Formats: sequence, C-alpha cells, structure tokens
Amino acid sequence: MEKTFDWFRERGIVLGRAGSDREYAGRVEGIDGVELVLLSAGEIPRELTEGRIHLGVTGTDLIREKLAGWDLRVEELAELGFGHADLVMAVPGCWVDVDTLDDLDAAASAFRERHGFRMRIATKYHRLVRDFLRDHGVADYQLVDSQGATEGVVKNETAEAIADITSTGETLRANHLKILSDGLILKSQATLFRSRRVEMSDADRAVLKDLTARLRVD
Ligand SMILES: Nc1ncnc2c1ncn2[C@@H]1O[C@H](COP(=O)(O)OP(=O)(O)OP(=O)(O)O)[C@@H](O)[C@H]1O
Ligand SMILES: O=P(O)(O)OC[C@H]1O[C@H](OP(=O)(O)OP(=O)(O)O)[C@H](O)[C@@H]1O
Repeated sequence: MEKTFDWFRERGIVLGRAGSDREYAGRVEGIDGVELVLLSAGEIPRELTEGRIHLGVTGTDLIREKLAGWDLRVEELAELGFGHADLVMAVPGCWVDVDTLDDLDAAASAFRERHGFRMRIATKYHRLVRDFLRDHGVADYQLVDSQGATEGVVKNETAEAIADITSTGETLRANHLKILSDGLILKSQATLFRSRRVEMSDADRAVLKDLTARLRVD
C-alpha cells in the first residue's frame, strides 16, 4: 500500500487512508471523481473481473492464478517496480538426485511405487502449478492446498515438495529447500490493472482517461 501510494504521488495523485492507520477507507487528492478502496491483494483480481472496481494494484501472480483467461478480463497498464517475487518449484535440499523437472518426474514415479500414493506438492497457486507441470511433462503428483507458511509442510511431513513465492530466498534456505534449476514458474511484481468488464458511463470514461493520462499509462 505505501509503495503504491508513493508511485501515485510521484505522478501527482495523492492517495491516503481516510482515517486512522487501521481504517480501510481511502482518500484521493489531485483529481476529481476518483474513489480509493483498500482491499487485500488476493481479492483485487475478483473485484476487477466482476466489474466492481475500474483499476486495481496487485501482483501479476494473483491475477494469473485467480483469473482463467486473465488477459480477456483485465489489461496490464503499468508495472510498478516493487513487490518482485518469483513463483518457483522447490524440493528438500537433501534430494541430491533431483535438480530438474525431469528428475522430479522420475522421483515422483519412484515415490508412487514405493509409498503407494502420489508425491504431494503444497501450494496456493493451483492453476499456475498444474499448467506448468503439465507443460513440462510432470504428471505423477498430487497438489495439497497450503494458504500460508508453505515452506513448513516438508518438515511437517504433509508434502514432499512445494511451489511458492520467493523474494530473498531466505525462507526457502531456512527450511532446507532448494529451487529446481528449471523450476521458475512465473516472475511477479506489483502491477496496475484495468478491468475490461466494468460498465462505464461517459463521465467514468472521461475520469479514467484523465487519470491514465496523468499516470502516463494510457
Ligand atoms: N516475500 C515477498 N516479496 C515480495 N512480494 C511478495 C512476497 N510475498 C508475497 N508477495 C506478493 O504479495 C502479493 C500478496 O501475496 P499474498 O496474497 O500471499 O499475501 P498475504 O500477505 O498472504 O495477503 P493477505 O494476508 O492480505 O491475504 C502477491 O502478489 C505476492 O507475489
Ligand atoms: O524469499 P523470502 O524473502 O524469504 O520471501 C518468501 C516468503 O514471503 C511470502 O510469505 P508471507 O510473508 O507473505 O507469508 P505466508 O507464507 O504466510 O503467505 C512467501 O509465501 C514466502 O513464504
């Protein structure tokens, strides 16, 4: 939120909270006819696609995960240059024979034969991980849902591998996990999106045109 406010401020639009630090209502200065709502990054893709907001700032990862056919529903207007994170496939560091997706595929088959169930991969990015593994020929696995602290699942023995966001790599290192050499699924950063689904009056259209011109993203 703070970095988004900075990005808009540098372009002459001042965004802020309406009240205290805890209040989720926003205010906008420097342009008329624009309202600010503060929402969790994970909810913004749905609000855009359902046409309840015209513009939204969230991570590219969340847009691609949550919206099938995302580019028909939203338009990317500008990358904001922060919130950089990579969605990656990682396995226990002690799996010395597993460095690539091919190795993972072989390990997954061996795992199934040995244990009688499929190797478990924990993630909250179900769509992106499924598509990526299908495109790379890895099939013998099951996804386990993990909405947070995903790097802990291997230690907790609820999954054998993970797919999660990494930025500095510290969380992976601290949990003795290594990224597969060809395991980069997606590079993400905070991005300004426009809804393609929102109904617009002429007045809305004029405000949006003015705003995108001021932000230099038209
Ligand atoms: N360590 C990180 N560094 C940079 N960006 C990150 C990092 N972790 C998550 N992000 C990005 O932040 C955005 C929000 O991620 P996520 O929904 O996991 O956050 P959260 O804090 O769990 O959200 P909330 O609790 O508000 O639902 C995503 O676009 C993600 O790529
Ligand atoms: O590579 P690093 O710099 O260590 O950052 C990566 C961590 O940051 C995010 O977690 P977050 O703090 O959002 O918590 P969560 O796992 O509960 O979502 C992400 O899910 C990783 O766990």
